[in-house]
Amino acid sequence: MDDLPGRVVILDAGSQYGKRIDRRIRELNVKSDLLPLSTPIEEIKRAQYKAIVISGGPGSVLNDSSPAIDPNIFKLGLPVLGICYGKQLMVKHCGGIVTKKIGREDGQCDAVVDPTCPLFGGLHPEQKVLLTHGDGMEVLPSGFSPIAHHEDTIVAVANKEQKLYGLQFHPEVDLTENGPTMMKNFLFAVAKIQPDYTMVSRLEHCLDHVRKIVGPTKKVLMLISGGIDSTVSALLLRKALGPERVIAVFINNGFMRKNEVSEVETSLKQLELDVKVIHEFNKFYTAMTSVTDNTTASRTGNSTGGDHVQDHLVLSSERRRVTKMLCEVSEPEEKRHIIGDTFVDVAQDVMKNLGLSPENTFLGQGTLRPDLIESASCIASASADVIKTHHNDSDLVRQWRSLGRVVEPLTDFHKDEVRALGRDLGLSAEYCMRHPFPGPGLAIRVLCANEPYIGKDFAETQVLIKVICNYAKAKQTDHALTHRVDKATSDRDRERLLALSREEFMGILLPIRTVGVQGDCRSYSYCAALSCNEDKSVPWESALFLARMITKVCHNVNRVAFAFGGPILHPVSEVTPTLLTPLVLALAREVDYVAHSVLKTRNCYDLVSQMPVVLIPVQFDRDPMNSNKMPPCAHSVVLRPFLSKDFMTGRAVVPGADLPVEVVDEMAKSVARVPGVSRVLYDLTPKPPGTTEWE
Ligand SMILES: Nc1ncnc2c1ncn2[C@@H]1O[C@H](COP(=O)(O)OP(=O)(O)OP(=O)(O)O)[C@@H](O)[C@H]1O
Ligand SMILES: O=c1[nH]c(=O)c2[nH+]cn([C@@H]3O[C@H](COP(=O)(O)O)[C@@H](O)[C@H]3O)c2[nH]1
Ligand SMILES: NC(=O)CC[C@H](N)C(=O)O
Ligand SMILES: [Mg+2]
Repeated sequence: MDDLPGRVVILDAGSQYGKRIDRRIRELNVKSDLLPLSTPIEEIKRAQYKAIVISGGPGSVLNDSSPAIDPNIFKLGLPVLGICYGKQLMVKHCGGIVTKKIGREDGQCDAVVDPTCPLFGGLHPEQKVLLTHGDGMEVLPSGFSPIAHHEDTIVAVANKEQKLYGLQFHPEVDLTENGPTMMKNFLFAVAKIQPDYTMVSRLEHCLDHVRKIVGPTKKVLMLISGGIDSTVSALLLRKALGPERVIAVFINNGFMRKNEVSEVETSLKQLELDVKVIHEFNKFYTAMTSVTDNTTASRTGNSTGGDHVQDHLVLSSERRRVTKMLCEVSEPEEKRHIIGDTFVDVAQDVMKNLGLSPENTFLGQGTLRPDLIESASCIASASADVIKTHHNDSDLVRQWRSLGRVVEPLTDFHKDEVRALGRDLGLSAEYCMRHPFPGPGLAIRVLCANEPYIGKDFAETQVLIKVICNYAKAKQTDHALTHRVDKATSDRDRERLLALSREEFMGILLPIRTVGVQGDCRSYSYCAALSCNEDKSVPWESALFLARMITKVCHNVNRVAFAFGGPILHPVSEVTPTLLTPLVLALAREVDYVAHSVLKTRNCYDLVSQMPVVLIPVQFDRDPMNSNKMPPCAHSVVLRPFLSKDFMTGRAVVPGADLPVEVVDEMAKSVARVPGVSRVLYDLTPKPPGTTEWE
């Protein structure tokens, strides 16, 4: 059944969510094929597709170098659903005008849809949708009419006669709550497709895949972490190949949480997975690798990370350089490249020590689709942006893959699908719902920095944040930057900002950068901190709203956190020099343990999907006027309780609504008592514009 041609073609413009579209369509018993945006129109005609979906992507239609589409695609007479960048292409080629917006929109928003439009049939007019874009529509193409609004902005358009539908929001992700109904309406009410596709059993499909790749005699060295992805992968391998051909290895890289190594060992033994534990802290700590000169975009090439890989180097024309040792590196992508390559290097050592010949041994990993998309693997998409290089998709892993030496049964899966497969394989609900923990572990949850990040835009952004937090006062004095806020926000936003001024929030910009994802692009931008009077309980809903306004107005801020401990009276212009040293890691381990212990003892573990606890190189409350001051030496801690099913999008846990306020307060107080901690913060940012992790 899977060999049948699809009924729908998804043209991929480099979206983070291309596979989600495919999945949504298949779940409705319609097969779809995910093809590059540049697929020739003749090919699309030849395959006799019944409808076209054009995905989002990191490009801008205002930029000539962005991925292009044959404009005739809109004249084929086929129903087309354009999503985000796909919608912008539709608007541009059908005669409308797209321009850059003054305010960005990233995160879940309220939309009002037209229920008389076939795309929204059966839906209530008020909908929660995910928007993540910086470009907007200035002029509607003729023949099109608006079918949804977010406040005063049109966020969906349609030319019903020609069956052309453009959505600025993303119906394929969970943050668009009724996305599945919209997709169903497009397929059945608009495109009139018959649901005739039956999904093959995913379990059988995975087992066949493993047998085909590994063959009848070879073995697999399976890298296992105790997380659900590698556990399910190991169980699949064992079922497909038999236990004697699967060697499970857990690598203690030194960035694990407190007690993690023994806990993982125990839980895997209970599943009768005989796991070998390899302790390699020193190797990781001092590891180096080679990266392309602009590290963040490294896609191919060789590595000097391993002693054994020289024979397999893929020579590259890109300029490469050798990194410093991991314990000396602060740039997050560089840390990731080193860690990813070192995992492979250690695996190679293990193979050698166990007498496993490289020709007859595969490397097994629990890689999921999001790991590949975020790392911009060409397996996942031809034009996605590198958000972050997951350790299991480093340069060395790519080389091994290209040599056909890697087996990864779950590369078509998202986390929620792996959990379902885990249940089918007999894993307990508790095991399946375990919070994910990234392979690079605490190494990426410590924000390293040697110096503050203060760009030319720092001072102005600092003032903008103050204007947003104290909008009523700024309005009175007619501050120049107030106009910027006015232009970037809606009438409703400004009403709420005026009302909020009474709550006396304070906002400052921190001289650090963190990674985010905005409009399908990587961002590495400022983080803002809010605070308010300690006497009253935190007005969380207002804080969340302010956080949204700050990222809407300030495109160079991708994250906002609330700082406990009363008003922040002094600006922060320095950082505590921070690298991955044993002392810093010990602090990160302790605060993670303290926060998670509260979550567990208060029986709240299942209320959140994941809770990174992050160390940032910021010491608050240092009076800048005090001339004989000591350099900063303390760190602050960010709690990031997060809700997500697929981990491609998600939102902050709302204290009082999703998690009891007392539990949040207790976590903050307990962590604040750990020596060396300046303040505790709570991340308010959805994904997008922030990622789940901070780095
Ligand atoms: N400490 C480790 N030792 C060996 N392999 C690891 C380790 N950490 C990660 N890996 C490998 O990297 C893969 C990706 O890690 P990832 O964290 O995404 O998955 P996971 O740990 O299996 O599940 P989860 O996402 O729930 O943490 C794993 O499936 C595993 O193959
Ligand atoms: O195995 C991993 N190796 C990595 O390099 C890595 N980076 C992020 N993560 C996990 O992936 C999910 C999405 O993370 P982000 O929103 O931060 O991108 C979250 O669950 C993260 O914890 C990783 N897992
Ligand atoms: N997610 C997307 O497709 C974003 C499209 C475009 N880059 C924008 O920001 O508007
Ligand atoms: Mg993990």
